[in-house]
Amino acid sequence: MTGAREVVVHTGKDELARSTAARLAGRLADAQAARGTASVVLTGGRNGNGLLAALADSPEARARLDWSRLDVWWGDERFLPEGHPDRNHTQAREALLDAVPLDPARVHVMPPSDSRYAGDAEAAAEAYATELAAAAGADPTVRVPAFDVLLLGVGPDTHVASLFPEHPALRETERTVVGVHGAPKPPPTRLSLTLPAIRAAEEVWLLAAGADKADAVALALAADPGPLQAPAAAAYGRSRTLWLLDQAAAAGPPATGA
Ligand SMILES: O=C1O[C@H](COP(=O)(O)O)[C@@H](O)[C@H](O)[C@H]1O
Repeated sequence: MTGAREVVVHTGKDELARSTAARLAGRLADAQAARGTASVVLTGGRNGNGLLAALADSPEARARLDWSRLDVWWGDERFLPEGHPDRNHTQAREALLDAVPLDPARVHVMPPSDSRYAGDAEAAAEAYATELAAAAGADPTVRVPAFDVLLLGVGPDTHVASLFPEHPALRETERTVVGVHGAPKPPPTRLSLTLPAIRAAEEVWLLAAGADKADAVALALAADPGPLQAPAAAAYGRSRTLWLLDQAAAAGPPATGA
C-alpha cells in the first residue's frame, strides 16, 4: 500500500457531507489551478449522493471550482436502463449534475443496459475501459487517468464500487473495468472499476456514515484483512488514502463478552 491511511471522523453524516464537499471542492480547484483541469470519480450510495447534494450547496465549490474544466467518471454503475432511478448516474444527476455547468463531453457515464451494448455487461465494461484508456494519454501501458480524487462509499459488508467480498471481480489483475454478475446487493448485474484501476487514482477517499457501517469500517481498518474478505481495505491511492467517517461509523464493532 502507498502511505498510511488517514482517518478523519466527523460528528454526523451531515457534517461528513458538508466537510467533505468543502475538502473536495478545494482539492479539485487546486488541481485546476495547477494543471488547468481536474478529475473526480464518483461513487453511488447514500454517502456518495449526500456528498453530491452538499457539493451543490457548497460555498467553496461556488467560489473556486470551474465545473466546465472538471472530468467526471464513475467507479461503478448498476447495469440498468438509462434513467432508471437505481442507476448511480440518475441519482448523481438529481443530487448535483443537472444543477451545475459541466461540459457534457467531460461527463463519462458508464453505459446503461439499454445502450448499444444491449444487456451485455462485458461489452459495456470494455467500452468504458476504452474510454478510460483514451483519456489516459498516448502511452499504451497507462490505461487509466491518474484521477485527482476517486470517491468510494463503503458498504455494510465492506464492498466498494461494485467489488463485493469473495467475488471473483476482486481477483482481476488485467482489466480496468469489469461486468459484475451475481452481486449480493440488487441489481445483480453491475459494472465496476477493478482494484488496479482504483489504485491508479492519486487520492482515494472512502466514505462511511451510520452505525450499520461500524463493523465494516473496523474490519477494513484492521491490519491487512485482505481484499477478498474486505474490499475496502484493498482500495488505496497513489499518494493518499483518506477515510472520511462519522462518529457512528467510526465507533467500531459492539463490545462482546463480559
Ligand atoms: O451499491 C452501491 O453501494 C455502495 C455503498 O452504498 P451505501 O448506500 O451503503 O453507502 C456504493 O458505494 C456503490 O457505488 C453503489 O453502487
